[in-house]
This record gives sequence, C-alpha cells and structure tokens, in this order.
Amino acid sequence: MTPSEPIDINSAASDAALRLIVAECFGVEVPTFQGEGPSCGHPALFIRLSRCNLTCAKCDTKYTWDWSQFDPRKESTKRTAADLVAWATSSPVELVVITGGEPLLQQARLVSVVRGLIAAGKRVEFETNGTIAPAPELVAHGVRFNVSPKLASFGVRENKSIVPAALEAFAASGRAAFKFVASTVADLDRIAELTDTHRLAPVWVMPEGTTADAITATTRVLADAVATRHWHFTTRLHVLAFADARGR
Ligand SMILES: Nc1nc2[nH]cc(C(=O)O)c2c(=O)[nH]1
Ligand code: SF4
Ligand SMILES: [Mg+2]
Repeated sequence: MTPSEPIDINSAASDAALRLIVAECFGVEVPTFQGEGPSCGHPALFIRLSRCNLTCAKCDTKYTWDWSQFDPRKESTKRTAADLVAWATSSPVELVVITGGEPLLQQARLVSVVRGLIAAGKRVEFETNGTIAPAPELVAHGVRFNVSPKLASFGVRENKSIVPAALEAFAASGRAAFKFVASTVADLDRIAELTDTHRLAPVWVMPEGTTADAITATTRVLADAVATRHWHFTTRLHVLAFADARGR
C-alpha cells in the first residue's frame, strides 16, 4: 500500500472476520517440521485448508475433498482469519505452512490471514498444486510458494493439472519453487519437458511414498538422475519421522 492510500479500518476488521474452510491446524500442541521442499527440517506450523480442484488418485489428503470416502461435515470447520492468526501467534515457531487440499481456492480470504501472520513476524509458505495463479496481494506480502504440478502418473489428467498461465505466473512471481512428486525416471523426463516448456525454476524433486520404505526405495531409484540434471532433491521428512501420521 502506498502511504497516500487511506487505511480502511472497516474493511480490515471485516476481512479478519471472514471465515475459511479448514481441515486441520497442527504444530502448536504437537510440534513438527516442514517435511518437504526448500524449508525441509525447519520447525513449522500447518494450516490445512479443505477442498481441492483436482482429484489425484495418489492424493494423501483425500479427507479434504473426496466426499465418497469422507464426510465434509466431519472433516471441515469454518474458522475466521483472526482466529487462525491468533492460533499461529500462540506459538514461537516462525514458519507457517498453508496447505490443503488446494489453499488458493480460498486466496481472497487468505490475504487477511497472511497480512496478520507477516505483521506478527511469521514467515509464510504455501503448498499449492499450481493450477490457480497467485493474487498480487498475496505475492506482495512476501510469501513463498511450493508449487507441485501433478503428473499423469499421479493419477490425474494433465489437461486439468497443468495450467500453463498459472505456472508461468508463479515463475514470474520470483517467489516459487517447483516441487514435483516423482516415482520413476520416466517421471523425471516429463518434469524436464514441463520445466523447459514453461521455464519453471528452481526445480525440486520429491520421491512419492507414504512409508519410509517406499520413500527410501524411490529415493534410490531417482537420486542419480536428479543429480545429473542439477536439480534439487527433497525427502518427506515427516513420513520418515512420524510415519505419515495425520497432524504431523
Ligand atoms: N510435516 C509436514 N510437512 C509437510 N509439508 C507439506 C505437507 C503437506 O501435506 O502439504 C506436510 C505435512 O503434512 N506435514
Ligand atoms: S492437488 Fe494435492 S490435494 Fe488436490 S487431489 Fe491432488 S494431491 Fe490431493
Ligand atoms: Mg502431507
């Protein structure tokens, strides 16, 4: 905001009262780490929003969208932006990860959450599937985006999961890391096509897996080919440490 713009107190107050559809918040009572990507290993709090615009077969958070298996009334609550900020600021942990589901489905309501978190001295990262371009107001607040475009091998149609304009908007924001889940070396070839075509960088690869054994096996399958391409490699630390327990 420029100094000459008036501060609209009423709008700020009503924004704080906006309610978001939340699946779970964790990391305050039972501490944890960011398990994936550039901040892997950093102590972190998590706000997991409910709902997604994709239906990946290999999704590990189907309780945010798959109402054939889960009951949306049991799996979601509405919480105000002010309540989410108060929850996060009750902890000294600096990093707040906003994930889902697909959190940017609610990005208009997230502006107020992000503003409150940054004002309280937090660092904010989004985990997003990269299909929805980030609003300029979110980018302006200095957040980072871990963008995970989903490949066909993840059980989704790429005509839905690969949205060139959105991916290119993330790349142009200067605030994104592109974190691809991979199972095979063939997946790495597809990642190379996508990152070349849409000029996506930096590239991170993360082994698919919801058990430590699966992650170790996939890590070994991928490591040489990831290193050869000079890409970044991340594990899923929370799966190794906590066996993919919900709320860790
Ligand atoms: N510890 C931990 N780190 C994470 N990083 C990304 C997560 C996600 O589910 O998006 C996640 C998660 O669920 N737990
Ligand atoms: S985009 Fe993410 S949250 Fe949505 S269905 Fe796919 S894996 Fe699940
Ligand atoms: Mg997870």
